[in-house]
Amino acid sequence: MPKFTHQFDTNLYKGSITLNTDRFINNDWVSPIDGQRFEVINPSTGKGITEISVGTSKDVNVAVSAARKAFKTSWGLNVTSSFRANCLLKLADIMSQNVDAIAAIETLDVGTPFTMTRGYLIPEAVETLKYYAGLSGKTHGHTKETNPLKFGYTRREPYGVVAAITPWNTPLRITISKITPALITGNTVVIKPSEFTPLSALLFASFIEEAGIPPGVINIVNGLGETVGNALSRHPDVNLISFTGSTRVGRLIIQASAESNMKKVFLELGGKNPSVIFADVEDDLEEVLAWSERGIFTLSGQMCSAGSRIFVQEQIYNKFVQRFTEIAEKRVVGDPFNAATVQGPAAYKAQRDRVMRYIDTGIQEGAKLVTGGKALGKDGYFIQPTIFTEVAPEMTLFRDESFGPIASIMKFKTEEEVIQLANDTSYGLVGALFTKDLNRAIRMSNAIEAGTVFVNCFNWMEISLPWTGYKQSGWGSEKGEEVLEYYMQVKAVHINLGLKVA
Ligand SMILES: NC(=O)C1=CN([C@@H]2O[C@H](COP(=O)(O)OP(=O)(O)OC[C@H]3O[C@@H](n4cnc5c(N)ncnc54)[C@H](OP(=O)(O)O)[C@@H]3O)[C@@H](O)[C@H]2O)C=CC1
Ligand SMILES: CCCCCC/C=C/C(=O)O
Repeated sequence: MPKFTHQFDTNLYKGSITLNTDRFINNDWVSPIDGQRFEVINPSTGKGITEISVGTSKDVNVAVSAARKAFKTSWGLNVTSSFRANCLLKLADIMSQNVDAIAAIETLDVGTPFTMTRGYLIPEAVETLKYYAGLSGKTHGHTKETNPLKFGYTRREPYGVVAAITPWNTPLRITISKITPALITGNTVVIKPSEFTPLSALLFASFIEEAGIPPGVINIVNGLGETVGNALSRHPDVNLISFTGSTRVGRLIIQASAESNMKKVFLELGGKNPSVIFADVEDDLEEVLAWSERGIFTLSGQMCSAGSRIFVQEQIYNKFVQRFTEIAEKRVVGDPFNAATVQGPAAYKAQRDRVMRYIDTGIQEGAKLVTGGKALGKDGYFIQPTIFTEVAPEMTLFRDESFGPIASIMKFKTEEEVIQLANDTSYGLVGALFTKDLNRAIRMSNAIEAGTVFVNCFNWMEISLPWTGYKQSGWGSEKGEEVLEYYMQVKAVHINLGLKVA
């Protein structure tokens, strides 16, 4: 059984972590049928960390059939809602006891500063488990007013097997936010982590049996999107796909569903998110700058919710650009296990190269590079926090999601003008606005075409509020109690109060 041990000896975390690197099916570690493996790279050094098993469609078949069997026997509606809740609470407890180790393995694999994985991302995953455990058994159908000879009611039932296909930016946090509502409503799951960041899911898998979760309820098949992801999307016995990733792959999944069993598809996709800053916040500009920094530079800009288009009203524009530049230049970029680091590397080499191409294209298309713009470090995939001004709507920087630490700052005069600019995008994930005028805050919140609007804050996440995309940012929702209904189908029951033919 292939295992790998990593010895951490950093200022922030010391310890030894051992992971099993195979597929996790039926609460067991099993080698892939075709026996292939691939290398996982540390983005801070460019060096290999370990090799993990790569699945194929044959492994997907085994995992889906394990999940189906569990759905029909040891999970689904065969157990009580309190049993499911207790399993998730126990899992949350075990994760809480191991939060340092999980954070360390994710930092090693993704490059996210340990202060962030340990301080926020993994604790949020734990809180998500507890939040949905608390909602177990609280979904319900309704009795319905019908004609006097009939009794009608609705009932909510799980779909069956849910496949969770996840990206690399906050791997375990997103995995947990997908599987937890699925599990609590009675579905079983097959997870396909990103090929670039598979390690935290493998550590997570090692807690599942101890939490008392029956075999087959949670299964993990690592591998490539075009093989494992595609096989899940086309599988006749997968009932629902919950996907987070690019709009390009989102389209492929919709197509695969249409060409197979028309499984339900929920998509959390990209964003080209506007942040609108009105001049009336001038007295509190430092707070607004701090929120704006969080909006775009957190996680090296590798966020679907990144505030990459910043619109500043003309009266305070010069001051904002000057101070934001100073802030960007002071950011400590480097070793994610250093306590002072606020920005690690891009998560993998091709992503670093992609962001660098966006910077080059910005310069070629005539935007003004104010600061940053360079790759840093000899071996790791670090990028300077980068600011452009003079970015016009026809430019690539205005349109494309770079998923990197690139802010475009633009000037505007009026509310009408900025609403048009903010909504001039095919995406609709997030918008932020800063103003002290309550009426304007409400008008703007209504006008911004996005599933989430942050007012006088940015990327201040909340498990209890739904996370959903307008336009090409997605279908369906994550977080909040609203999401439970996405993982359950409604059945209408008509009971004849007698046998009389109507
Ligand atoms: N809305 C939201 O909440 C969030 C959205 N995102 C979005 O995710 C994107 C970045 O993540 P990234 O991982 O690059 O996105 P991708 O779309 O490239 O990949 C996401 C997942 O899909 C898999 N995949 C790739 N091809 C296929 C396929 N043909 N069929 C099925 N699955 C496939 C990938 O596998 P593999 O990588 O192993 O090949 C990966 O597991 C950004 O656009 C970002 O906006 C990210 C975080 C949050
Ligand atoms: C300081 C909290 C920032 C949370 C970042 C998580 C967001 C991820 C995403 O939007 O993809």
